[in-house]
Amino acid sequence: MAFVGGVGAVKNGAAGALSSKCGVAGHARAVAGVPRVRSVRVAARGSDGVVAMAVQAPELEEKARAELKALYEKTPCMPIMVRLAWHDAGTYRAATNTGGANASIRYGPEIAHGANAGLKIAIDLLEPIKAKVPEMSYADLFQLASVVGIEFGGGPKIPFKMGRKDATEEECTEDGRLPDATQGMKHLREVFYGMGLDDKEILLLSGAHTFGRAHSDRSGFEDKPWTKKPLDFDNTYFVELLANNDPSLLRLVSDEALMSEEELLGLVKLYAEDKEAFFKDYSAAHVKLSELGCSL
Ligand code: HEM
Repeated sequence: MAFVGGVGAVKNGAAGALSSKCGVAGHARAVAGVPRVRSVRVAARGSDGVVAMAVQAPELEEKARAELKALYEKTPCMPIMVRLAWHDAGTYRAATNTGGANASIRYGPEIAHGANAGLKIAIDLLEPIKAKVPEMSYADLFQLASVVGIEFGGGPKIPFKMGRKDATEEECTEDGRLPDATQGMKHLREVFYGMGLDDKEILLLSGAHTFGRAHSDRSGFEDKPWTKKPLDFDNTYFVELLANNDPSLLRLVSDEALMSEEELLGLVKLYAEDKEAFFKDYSAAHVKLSELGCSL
């Protein structure tokens, strides 16, 4: 099989039977006509034994955001966080409503999938932050780490909602739901359509390869980035894809596939020319990806 290390092929019809639909963490109630207010209760017992404190979700989010920024200032690990969040969410299959952004990736059976090679590093980097915001689900933290990472790298400010529910270990998905980098549009469509995403979203989300690089000891691909500034989140992925003149940069078969059809090529050109258009459309696609399988 042409599969090189990390990213396996899709097994048709092998969707797991277990449901992992996300719900709202903490206390949230929707009353007709009244906006939904989310809060997460924290039992904070002082030395005098008094228990009385409620941490509102926005405060929790702010605290986690500050911790994530502090991490990125010390360790520029933003790209691997984006990959972690995507590999957690990208197991979603609409037909069975299984998988999705539920942090099942942190369990042994799922993190061991070939496609997830190296992502334990990202989870371990997030554990000290999780310990500081224990009321936040892992699923929210993984997705927040991604949006904060993109913003930290100069990318768009992506809207973020909290309330993802963590899966149990039994809800881990089977191997083979994530895309194979050695295949073209037919395969990418099978995988992304299964998540409920379309051609434009495949292309936009692939634009996240403006960030980071491949690691030969993880995916087996050459140790190369897609752009000259892999810690900057911008539209240069599309610029380099079109230019195709720098052998020090990476091009996977799945990246080249985005130029294999006229309509797709038109979008590559559009986003190469217009960073703001890319940021706007990327944000919407990213929100959709980050909420797969969740009712927020
Ligand atoms: C279209 C199908 C996709 C394929 C076949 C694919 C494949 C890959 C591969 C092989 C790597 C290298 C991993 C390594 O060696 O460390 C990688 C890295 C990465 N991918 Fe994708 N990917 C796809 C879509 C996406 C999407 C949808 C996102 C996010 C929205 C994404 C974000 C990233 C990031 C940020 C990295 C860099 C990670 C790092 O620097 O550690 N990818 N991808």
